[in-house]
Amino acid sequence: MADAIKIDADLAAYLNVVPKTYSLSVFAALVGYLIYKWLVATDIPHIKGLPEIPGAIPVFGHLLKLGEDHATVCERWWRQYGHSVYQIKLGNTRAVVVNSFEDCRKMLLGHQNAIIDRPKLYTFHGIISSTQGFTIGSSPWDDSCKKKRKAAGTALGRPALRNYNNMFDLESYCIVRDLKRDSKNGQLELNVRPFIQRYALNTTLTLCYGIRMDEVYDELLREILYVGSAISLLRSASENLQDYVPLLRYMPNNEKNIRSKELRERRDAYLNLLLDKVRAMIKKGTDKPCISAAILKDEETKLTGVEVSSICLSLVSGGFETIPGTLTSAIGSLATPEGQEWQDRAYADIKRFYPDVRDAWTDCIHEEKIPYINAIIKEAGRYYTVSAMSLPRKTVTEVNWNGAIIPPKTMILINAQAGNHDIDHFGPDGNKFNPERWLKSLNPPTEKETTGLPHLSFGAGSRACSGQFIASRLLYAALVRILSSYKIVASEDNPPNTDYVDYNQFKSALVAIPRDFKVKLVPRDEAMTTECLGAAEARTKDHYKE
Ligand code: HEM
Repeated sequence: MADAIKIDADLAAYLNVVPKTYSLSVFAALVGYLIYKWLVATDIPHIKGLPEIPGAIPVFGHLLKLGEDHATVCERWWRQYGHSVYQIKLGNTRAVVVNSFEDCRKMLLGHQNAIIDRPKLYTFHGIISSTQGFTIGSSPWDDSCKKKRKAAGTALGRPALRNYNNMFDLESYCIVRDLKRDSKNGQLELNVRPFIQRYALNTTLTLCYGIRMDEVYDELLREILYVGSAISLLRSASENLQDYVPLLRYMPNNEKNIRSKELRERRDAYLNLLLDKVRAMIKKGTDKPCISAAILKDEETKLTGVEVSSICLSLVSGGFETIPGTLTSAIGSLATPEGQEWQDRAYADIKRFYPDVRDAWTDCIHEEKIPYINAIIKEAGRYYTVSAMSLPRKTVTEVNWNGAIIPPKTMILINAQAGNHDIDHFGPDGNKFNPERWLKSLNPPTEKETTGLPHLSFGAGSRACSGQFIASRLLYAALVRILSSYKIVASEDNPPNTDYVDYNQFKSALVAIPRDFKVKLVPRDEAMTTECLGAAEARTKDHYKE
């Protein structure tokens, strides 16, 4: 009997405990599941019908697998998994990556209204841009962005270029003048990039502020270039995990935030200094026609002060790394042993159009008619895709991608580097630098008619690069003047790296920065170069003097 009572008591105790333990484990499992769901959640849920790259991990998604060089890893995933368009997770952000040339074209042009927006990122938009507004290339699509894009389009469009002939003349003259001086007319090898950086930066500073700097190593010029490049590093996904993993923002002594604030202050300091210089010039009556003087003098612009800062910031930052990256790397390829033949043909083509080189010097600032030079420019743009992942886009409405519905507010990443080297589009030598792919005949050089989009380096459609015409003109004028003065030969000790991925020393930056290399400049016709320089000096000596 006593035994029966004990058994009943045990059973009762057991029945009492089991539900408690059971409900605790169910509760723990539920909490665990919810935490897991939270750690793997993304702003946009999985897009049905669009392949997702395997191997995403909680919190980081694919970020760690992407490493530093997103364009190259995404290109490899395209070939490895056989899908040119797929979805990935950048921490808590779902993104659609587009790789092949045809798919990039279809996304950029076929869905241009749907992908007109740009995403906002915590570090760049929240911290760095909090004082001067967003650049156009990082502004979400709204009325203010529309106005800024229109104003930049007017300042940089084809018809406006003729207003800048003096500037093209002066700045491209300064490149050859200083290359000649610093190389001791070809006796010393040198790095051409600093000369081209000054070229690009002076151009946009002149447009925005009517200000230029004559010295290649001017302190303010170097400060603008340094800060701009450092900010470009902070815009890329691989450098800024905190943009996609919000928990990282709350780390004590957050170095990214400290660095971003420091750079923001340095940038504010030089932008204010530039505006103060314009104010002082207006007071003295020595200001030059430029975007900021127009607004400071309260001319009819329909733009606010913040919008003007944003336009100036966009123009200054739009050109100072893209042009040097493209032109320096093109010079690197032309300087190689294989490039000597391309240079000879380019020189012959300059002479075909301008038997007198003095005419080439005066005409190259207002027309681009030498086919071989145009071919080099197109190839440099394609092969050295300086903005490898372009600038990110965001959908404003649904995109129906072969039946898969990409919802509004989804990040779209155009892998311009992958598309620009797509062998299905550019042929089996798509991963080689070859200017002649753009020519239909070599004798004499005749350009192929490219209807539509030649390459992806300027983007395309609703948010395509506003500076592409001025960029081509700058590349053209500099190449005609340099190639007509010198034969460029790569240094044996410091040769250029001409691999389309490895030429870039900072793969995580938004815009490539080529590795340093040196070249030797062999004068072609010393007397003629001296004459062209003298004539250019006489024409330009009064331009943009304070
Ligand atoms: C070789 C030189 C250049 C390259 C490779 C380049 C490349 C690009 C790319 C890839 C975009 C994004 C396009 C898209 O989303 O479809 C862009 C946008 C932009 N670029 Fe350029 N760019 C160059 C030169 C310039 C110059 C010289 C300026 C100005 C002086 C400039 C101003 C802009 C602006 C304002 C935008 C933003 C357009 C928008 O978001 O609406 N670019 N550029």
